[in-house]
Amino acid sequence: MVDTIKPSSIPISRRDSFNTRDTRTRDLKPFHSGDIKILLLENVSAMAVDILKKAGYQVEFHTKALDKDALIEKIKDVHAVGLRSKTKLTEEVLSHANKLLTIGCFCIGTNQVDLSYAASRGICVFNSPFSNSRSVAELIIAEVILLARQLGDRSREMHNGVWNKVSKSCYEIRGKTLGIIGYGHIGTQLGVLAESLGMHVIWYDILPVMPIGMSRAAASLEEVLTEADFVSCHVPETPETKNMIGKRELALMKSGSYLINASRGTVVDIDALAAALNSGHLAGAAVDVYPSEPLANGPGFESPLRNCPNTLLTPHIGGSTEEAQRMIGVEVATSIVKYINSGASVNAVNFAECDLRAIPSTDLTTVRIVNVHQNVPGVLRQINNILADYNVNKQISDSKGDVAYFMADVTVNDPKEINTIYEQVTAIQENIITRVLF
Ligand SMILES: NC(=O)C1=CN([C@@H]2O[C@H](COP(=O)(O)OP(=O)(O)OC[C@H]3O[C@@H](n4cnc5c(N)ncnc54)[C@H](O)[C@@H]3O)[C@@H](O)[C@H]2O)C=CC1
Ligand SMILES: O=C(O)C(=O)COP(=O)(O)O
Repeated sequence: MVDTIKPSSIPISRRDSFNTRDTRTRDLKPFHSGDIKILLLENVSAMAVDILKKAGYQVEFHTKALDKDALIEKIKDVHAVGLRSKTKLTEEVLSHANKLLTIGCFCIGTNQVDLSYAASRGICVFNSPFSNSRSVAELIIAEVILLARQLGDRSREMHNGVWNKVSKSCYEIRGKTLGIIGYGHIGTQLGVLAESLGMHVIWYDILPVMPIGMSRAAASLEEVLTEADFVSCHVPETPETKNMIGKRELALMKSGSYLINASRGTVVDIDALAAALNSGHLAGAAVDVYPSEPLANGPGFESPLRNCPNTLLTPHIGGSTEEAQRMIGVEVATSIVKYINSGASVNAVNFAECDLRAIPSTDLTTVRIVNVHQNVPGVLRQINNILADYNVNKQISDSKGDVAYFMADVTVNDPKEINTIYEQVTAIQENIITRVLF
């Protein structure tokens, strides 16, 4: 049995005043908001900081990612962590999280977090599934044109004082074929934008997805690679996508074609790409993500791609626009507040999604039991045996993999009963985390 939430770590202090509380100030929390500590890393939006501070929480804000040791030290004492793509929340780091309830990935990708280990510890992870999709799609369109016109090289030459007016191997993008690998939120947006500029679009995805506009699904990755003038990768980081574009795949691409990767650095074999560029087989590439990325801004970036011909290198800025960061900040911070305050796991990536209607502020006798447990037979029977003597107004339960999530609104007659319920549910062998919210 793992129990990371003890009454001492989240004080259930309001229970003593249960009968005397003023209905106008009723709060769905068994803790003082001011006791909740949030660690925000990687310069997440000020909108997020605002929402979390307005919720009354203590917010510690950092502009950079932390290295493993610093992270281990900080994570011991916080109830929520907010991060972007660089902070690695591995099993080792998370094993030091004594109070952690939730993790907010203020981005799309969640590969930087060990999602199943987090779930096994009762830590609910949220992300923002599409708030920066448009920003990435616009960047890719810009890169398609920049590559076709060799603008990166021309600009660099001019900055170095070299006038080099050429039209050889510079093209319009109208009528060219864009091949999209991973036709999800970003891939579909990109396809629409590319067609509006007169491109043909083909794509490959492991899921059967509806083609948008005039785009066409390819039967295989190889079909995209051999037919497209521009290939752009938009898959998540998974074991299957690791090095999915390597020496063989690059050789299959048309001579004089271009590769773009703004997905994850592990998707493309960087050495093989550098070789394809330097040999002239590829006419150019744009790369936004790398197998290893610096934790903070500054000099010292190294890559085999540096100084390859017609190669645009950007520091993982696909989703870095004011619009995207604001939307992400609001979405993820709101999910964190809802989860901490009311148990709602809607939009969670590693938990079953559950919610219950709000308890009216005039209702002083209903409390909410929120429980994460191992998904094995017999646990719901044990919980409902404990609740059998109470009026259960509403309950919901769902599971994802090895972990199940349960919420119930229960009427109690005496504040002392809250403690009894908490202790009995916590004592169930398969309990991971139990909270009583009121
Ligand atoms: N450079 C940047 O700043 C950003 C990078 N990203 C990256 O882009 C990725 C894609 O983002 P979205 O389009 O929002 O994700 P999404 O989940 O909407 O789409 C991904 C698509 O890839 C497909 N897919 C998965 N494995 C595949 C495989 N082996 N072969 C072919 N298709 C496969 C999925 O079925 C899905 O349709 C994210 O996972 C993230 O890593 C996302 C936002 C910003
Ligand atoms: O949303 C994503 O997955 C991204 O890659 C963007 O990452 P970032 O928030 O810029 O670190």
